Amino acid sequence: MPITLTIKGAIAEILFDHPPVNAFDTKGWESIPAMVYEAAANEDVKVILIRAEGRGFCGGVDIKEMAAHPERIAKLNKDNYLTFKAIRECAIPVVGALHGFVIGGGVNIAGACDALIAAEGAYFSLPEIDRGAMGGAAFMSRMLPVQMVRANFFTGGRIPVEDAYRHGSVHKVVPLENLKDEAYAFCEIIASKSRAALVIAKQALNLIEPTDPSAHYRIEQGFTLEMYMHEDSQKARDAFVDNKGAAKF
Ligand SMILES: C/C=C/C(=O)SCCNC(=O)CCNC(=O)[C@H](O)C(C)(C)COP(=O)(O)OP(=O)(O)OC[C@H]1O[C@@H](n2cnc3c(N)ncnc32)[C@H](O)[C@@H]1OP(=O)(O)O
Repeated sequence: MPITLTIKGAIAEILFDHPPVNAFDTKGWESIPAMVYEAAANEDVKVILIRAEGRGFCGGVDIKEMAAHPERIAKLNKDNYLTFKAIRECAIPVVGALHGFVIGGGVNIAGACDALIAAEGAYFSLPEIDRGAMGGAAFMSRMLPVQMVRANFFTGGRIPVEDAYRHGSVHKVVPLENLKDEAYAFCEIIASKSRAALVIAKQALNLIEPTDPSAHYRIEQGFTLEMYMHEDSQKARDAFVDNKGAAKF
């Protein structure tokens, strides 16, 4: 199973294990919100850990599916929106353990989390500019300052987690081989608290945020649809599938 939920006492683990790069198709994205809600509804669970096996945390959406089925964009958009919203609005804290690449939808998952532990060498990237899409700035902006987000958005480059750590959004950067243990150790601290206190704290923390990144992301998705209507969008996806890299227009 590419995406699984396992309850381990007070910690629920959502694991991405979908080779080669944890890029999820529409069915994959559709499955995530229900897992978040199921974990949060379990009164024994106090914290959710999202982590991954393989080369990287998440390669974003399955571009090959969207190249073959661009008409699925509205459904994909909706399930992406519901995924990030479910994580951010989850009744209990959600921790992300990041390694390797954290791309596109992976950035949004990380940005929706309450706390992040990362492996050395991991990086964030929003390559939408080269993929005929938009979106991701709302949740990346929850982690990083505006010019850093825009530089990444316009270039499709990489932001090392070490830079994010310096900006305070990544709690700890650890050697890759220690990532799982460190993430669980961090979750154990949260799991030692009163569940009622965690639930009340999460509500308070969400309500005092100056903006709602889920609503802003939904606005971004209107621009994804606008981009999808442009001929450059399909050209970009076809170029990726043909292994020609980023399309140049
Ligand atoms: C709302 C959300 C929006 C988004 O998520 S937009 C962003 C979409 N994602 C991307 O643009 C990521 C594109 N992929 C990459 O940049 C790289 O790949 C990685 C950094 C993820 C991994 O690099 P490496 O380890 O060198 O692997 P490799 O040889 O590039 O790829 C291995 C196989 O995986 C396929 N693949 C990679 N990414 C995707 C994807 N996102 N959707 C579908 N397939 C993908 C490739 O084509 C290839 O396949 P084959 O072995 O058959 O040649």
